[in-house]
Amino acid sequence: MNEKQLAGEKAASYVQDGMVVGLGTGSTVYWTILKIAEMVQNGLSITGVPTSKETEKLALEHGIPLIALEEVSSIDLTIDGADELNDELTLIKGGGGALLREKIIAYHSTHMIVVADSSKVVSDLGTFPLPVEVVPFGYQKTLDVLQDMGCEPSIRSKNDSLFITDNGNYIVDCAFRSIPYPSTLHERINQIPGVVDNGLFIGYAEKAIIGNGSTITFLEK
Ligand SMILES: O=C(CO)[C@H](O)[C@H](O)COP(=O)(O)O
Repeated sequence: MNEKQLAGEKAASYVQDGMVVGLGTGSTVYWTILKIAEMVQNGLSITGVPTSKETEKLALEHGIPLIALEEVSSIDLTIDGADELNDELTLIKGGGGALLREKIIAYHSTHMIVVADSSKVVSDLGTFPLPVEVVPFGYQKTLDVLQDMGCEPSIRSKNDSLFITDNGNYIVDCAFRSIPYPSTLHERINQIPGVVDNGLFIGYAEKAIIGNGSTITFLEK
């Protein structure tokens, strides 16, 4: 079993009967979703809130009942992946382009668990370019301001076209190389008109389940 599968499947053991569960996006939480689907087939009663169209499709294909965020008072537990995380459980997310819905769902969740392989754990954030979701209008200007903040920005593309998020926006990947002050950077980026949100997740996750070789390690706040 690889590290992603180990971490992803372990996280499913935190899901309990009757919960509303935020279902993250990506190749690690994929394993969580498959495991939850198996548990549902064996009688577990949960409702999922998907963080992306991709996850919605996966969950429905595997028989997990879903509900819209608007229809729940809160989410008991969200399980999601990360592109980088440090020992304070500050995360960089958005490698899959789902950062906005992921953050909205994390915000409305009582608990959040992160699942990742060992390569995602870093002492200094920022080697992974920070994804920033921007509205299409005037995006080149928004990109210029991001560059002035000290990063090398590049507009994300897919199959020779600009990548479009589930919300109809673009993603600018900002190579900062190092992010020593995540809270300050988070605030500064989100103040730029045209920016919808960025992939820094600060203060959401309380536990990380990391696949490490053939074992699992935990990071907790
Ligand atoms: O933030 C994300 C999607 O927007 C993913 O959770 C993140 O990219 C990690 O993905 P993976 O588990 O495939 O490495």
